[in-house]
Amino acid sequence: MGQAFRKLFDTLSGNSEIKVVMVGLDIAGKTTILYKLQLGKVVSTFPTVGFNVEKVQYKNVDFIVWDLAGRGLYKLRPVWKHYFNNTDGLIYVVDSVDRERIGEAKQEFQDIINDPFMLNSVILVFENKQDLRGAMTPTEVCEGLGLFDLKNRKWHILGTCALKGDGLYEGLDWLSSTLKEKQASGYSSTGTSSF
Ligand SMILES: Nc1nc2c(ncn2[C@@H]2O[C@H](COP(=O)(O)OP(=O)(O)OP(=O)(O)O)[C@@H](O)[C@H]2O)c(=O)[nH]1
Ligand SMILES: [Mg+2]
Repeated sequence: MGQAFRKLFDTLSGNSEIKVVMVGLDIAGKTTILYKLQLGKVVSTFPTVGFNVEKVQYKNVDFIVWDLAGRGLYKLRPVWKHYFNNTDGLIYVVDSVDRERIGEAKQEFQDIINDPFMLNSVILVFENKQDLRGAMTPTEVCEGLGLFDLKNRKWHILGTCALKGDGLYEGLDWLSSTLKEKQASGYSSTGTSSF
């Protein structure tokens, strides 16, 4: 079904589908987040090889969530477009206690959001593992990733704990409302945070 026809069909039926790509360094908690959202429970994970993709149904919206392996993502760069094409929303997951690799996380984040296939996607940052001591502050993560410097991008940052589920559905709410607004009226480049 073509994109335009699909959107029309969605509007008429009251349902909609949102494509989300979830990335971040290895061990940030992406796969834990995916299955907490989909199954409502914490599953045992192994480092992802390649990707997982699942449909998460929430409030009349089907979120098709692509969870890409943190390790080896750069090796896939020549084929990023196969994952990133038609992405509505990016979820970038940061391990809040991994201060040492915030520079690496920034480099990857900037490369992904500037990929030609991602220029139209809205950006949701999950500052994950908020349950652990010594988590970075929101400001540290925003500065660490270069969020305050983004121009013409709609972004939002949320503190999350994948084990308890804190912040995850709030993130989906932000994605669906922001994408609705964007579809209706274009968008601004401002960012917001809530912790
Ligand atoms: N304390 C705590 N641990 C978490 C949280 N989220 C994930 N973890 C743990 O972090 C580890 C890595 O989680 P994964 O979901 O496999 O991480 P990933 O980002 O998918 O890693 P890759 O597949 O290698 O890219 C697991 O032991 C999880 O249980 C969280 O919010 N708090
Ligand atoms: Mg994984």
